[in-house]
Amino acid sequence: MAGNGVASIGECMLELSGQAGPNWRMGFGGDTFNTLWALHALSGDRPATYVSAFGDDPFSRDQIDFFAQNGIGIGASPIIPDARPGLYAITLTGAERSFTYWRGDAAARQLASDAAALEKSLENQSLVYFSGITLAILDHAAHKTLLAAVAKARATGSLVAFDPNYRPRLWRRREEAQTAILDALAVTDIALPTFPDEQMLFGDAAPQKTAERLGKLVGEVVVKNGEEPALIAANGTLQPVPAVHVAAPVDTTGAGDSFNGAYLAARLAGHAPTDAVLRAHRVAAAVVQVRGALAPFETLRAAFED
Ligand SMILES: Nc1ncnc2c1ncn2[C@@H]1O[C@H](COP(=O)(O)OP(=O)(O)O)[C@@H](O)[C@H]1O
Ligand SMILES: O=C(O)C(=O)C[C@H](O)[C@H](O)COP(=O)(O)O
Repeated sequence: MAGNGVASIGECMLELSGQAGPNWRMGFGGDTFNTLWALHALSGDRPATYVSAFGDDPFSRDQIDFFAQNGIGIGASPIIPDARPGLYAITLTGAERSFTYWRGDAAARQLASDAAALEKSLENQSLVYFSGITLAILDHAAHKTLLAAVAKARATGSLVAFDPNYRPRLWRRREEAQTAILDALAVTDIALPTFPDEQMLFGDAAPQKTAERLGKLVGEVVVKNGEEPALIAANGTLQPVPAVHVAAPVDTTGAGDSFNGAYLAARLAGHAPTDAVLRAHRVAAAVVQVRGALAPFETLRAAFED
């Protein structure tokens, strides 16, 4: 029997943002964590679990404390001796942001090293979420372990949601990403892709093509496309839902992740897909108006409500 919880699987990194030099600010971020952050803010009565692998250094401990202070647990995620978290820094050139990563040996790469622990973390979850970045940081054997654990949770009644989130620099070959992502879609109930990623990975000419292609593989699909309408593909029909107009976006990092968290919170609360997309657009519009991927819970909640 699936329980009441929400679980997200992946890598949360240390994030350096702000000014270069002595004024760097350290925070935490990563696509699957950003999504769980919003999902937890918007469905707070459900236990929230971030499923990963952690080091035993002070930074990993800070990360786990930060999660706990915000009501997010780590389930049975392994703590790996001598491992440490990945790191990324955000550099601004004018308003243009770029990311530098140090993540090749991050603890999270071992999140599927203990299959039993992974399965345990996915017990009693009403929803299990992961992404193409989760796949990109794992080797082929770990993909199999991960997808088997997700399929097992699904077989006991968990809903599975997945964002392909294609990041070319995390993959050796595009074909490997295509195969891994198609394998993930085969165990997915709700797919939440972004059109430009799908265009890069599968050559889709337009968002409609992405929605049609994925609509044949997954029962419920929402294709995001920045400030353009999102497209819902469900029951053989396509429906566009316009985004909220934001006059001057400050920082679009985490917009898609927060959209996903809000959409899933709304669906779990029983809202229909169209209503869930309207809420998700409002939440994402609020997130593009704050710096960083993680907006305060109150900001997310105010945007989510009618
Ligand atoms: N410039 C913008 N104005 C208003 N909403 C935006 C803007 N950019 C993104 N969003 C919101 O964030 C969602 C996800 O954005 P998108 O850029 O497609 O994803 P990602 O952040 O994954 O690249 C959009 O569907 C929309 O709701
Ligand atoms: O590389 C990773 O693991 C990351 O998570 C980087 C970013 O935090 C997200 O990819 C942001 O996602 P968007 O919502 O598309 O802006």
